Amino acid sequence: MSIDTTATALHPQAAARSITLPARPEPVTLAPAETAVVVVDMQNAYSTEGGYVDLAGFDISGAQGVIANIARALDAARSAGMQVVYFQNGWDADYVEAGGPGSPNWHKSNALKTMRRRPELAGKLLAKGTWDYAIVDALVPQAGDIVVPKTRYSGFFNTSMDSVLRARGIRNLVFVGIATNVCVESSLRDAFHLEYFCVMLEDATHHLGPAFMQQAAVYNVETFFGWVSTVNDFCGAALQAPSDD
Ligand SMILES: NC(=O)N/C=C\C(=O)O
Repeated sequence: MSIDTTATALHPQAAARSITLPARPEPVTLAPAETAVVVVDMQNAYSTEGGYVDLAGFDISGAQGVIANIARALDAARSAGMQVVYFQNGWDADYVEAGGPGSPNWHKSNALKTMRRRPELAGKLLAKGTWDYAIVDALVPQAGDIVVPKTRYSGFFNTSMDSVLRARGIRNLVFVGIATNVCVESSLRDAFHLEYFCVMLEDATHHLGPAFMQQAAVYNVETFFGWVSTVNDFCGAALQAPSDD
C-alpha cells in the first residue's frame, strides 16, 4: 500500500473544485479545500469600546462594520468548505511571554505602555483569560475552526501556524481582521515568504492610526505581497462553489 499525499487524497471530492475570486491586480483561481480564511485578532482588545486599542487612544469607530463583514465572509467560507483559522494575540497573566526590557516588544507594545502609564489597568490588557483577550461574541470560533495563539504581531512567528496549514494541504490564505497595517500585514508578509498565496479582503480589515495607513497596507498587498478583494466578491465566488454533498 502506498501513502497518498495528493490534494485529492486529503480532501476527497473537493480538491478538483475551484472558484475564481475577483481581485486586484487580477482575479485569483483557488480550490476551497486548499484555502483558509485567517481571522486576525478579532478580540475585544482591538474592536470593542473599553478594549486595549480604545483605551490606548486609537479610533475604533470602523470596527463594528468590520465585524459584520467578517461574519458574512466566514459564513460563506464555511459553506464552501474552507478552513477557518483564528489568530488570538496576547500573553500569559504575568506577561512573561510579552518579554521584558530586553525585548523590543516591551518598548513598542502600546498595550504594555498603556498599562505602565495607567497601573490600574495592569493585568487587564491582552492577558489570557481576560475579557480583553477574548474573541468578540459575534465571531466566536465554531466546531472545526482552529485557534492559533500568538505573542507577536506576525501569526507565523513562534507559532504552530505553518505546520497547521501544511498538514492540511492549505496553500491559499484569505486575510481578514484588525489591524490591517500591523498584525494583518505582518502575518501576510510572512505568509508570502513561506510561499502561500495571500488575498486580503479590504472591507473586512481595519487599520490602527491615520486613514492613510489603510491605503498604504492595501497598496503593499496589491502591489508586492498578494491580492486584494472585497467581502461581496469573496462571498459571491465562495457561494458559487458546489458543496461536497
Ligand atoms: N492585531 C494587531 O494588529 N495589533 C496591533 C498592535 C498591538 O497588538 O499592540
